[in-house]
Amino acid sequence: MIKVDHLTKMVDGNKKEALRGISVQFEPGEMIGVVGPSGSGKSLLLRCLALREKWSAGEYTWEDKMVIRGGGKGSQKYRSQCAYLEQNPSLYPDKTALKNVLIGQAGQTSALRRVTGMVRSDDYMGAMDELEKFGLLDKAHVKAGKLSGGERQRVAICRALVHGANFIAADEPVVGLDPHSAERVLNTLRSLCAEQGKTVVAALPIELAERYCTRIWGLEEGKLKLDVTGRRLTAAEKRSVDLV
Ligand SMILES: Nc1ncnc2c1ncn2[C@@H]1O[C@H](COP(=O)(O)OP(=O)(O)OP(=O)(O)O)[C@@H](O)[C@H]1O
Repeated sequence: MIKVDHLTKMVDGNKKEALRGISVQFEPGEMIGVVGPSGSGKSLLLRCLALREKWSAGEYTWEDKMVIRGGGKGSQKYRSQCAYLEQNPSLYPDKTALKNVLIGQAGQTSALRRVTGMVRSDDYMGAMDELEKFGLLDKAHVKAGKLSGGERQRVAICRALVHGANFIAADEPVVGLDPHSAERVLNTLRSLCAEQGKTVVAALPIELAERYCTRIWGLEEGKLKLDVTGRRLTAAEKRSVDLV
């Protein structure tokens, strides 16, 4: 079980409480959609859960391990198990999809490895296996700058998995994608949860959260106002997070 206890995040030089005492529990294997109006705190919540942002206060526990106690950012040991997927994944455009998967995300890989591209042969096999699973084998040697938005997003997911992520926070991962590519990315994320027991928390438009997620969280002004199983939300539920 993953437990979030009174997560608080202050911004603007500690003047504004952007996340206000969020407490919630979830299990590996869940795919959680986060909905809420612009500015409600979705990105900050995802970044805090993926240990990319310092918590101002709160406790974070994975199974019985205390990851954050009384605020902070958590250690690198835990951070490396979390991936944060952005709207536009930051891939190296001049390197191939395979190289991007292998060398990892900027800030998570050593400079030597990034510059030299040095990899072990078992890393290579692992990366090719992941690319194949996500229908990207024929793109392995194509430069990332030449891939479509959906392909880039799936390369970023492969990269996260190859580097050991069990928890994936995805910030509007299908924005700007055509419906077919969006469906492919969301099905990929869903199968990671259902088949491999990974945990995904994704900021999504309400109709996609209803369709793909096993659970939906609704945020309003930094508070968790809604926590229901994945299904069509009622008008009252949508109103509770200011989405009608
Ligand atoms: N680094 C920061 N400095 C100051 N204020 C911030 C910072 N990051 C976020 N905020 C504020 O915190 C609130 C929540 O921001 P956040 O980006 O999490 O919202 P969001 O729900 O993801 O919005 P959107 O749907 O528009 O992306 C907003 O009022 C935002 O202005």
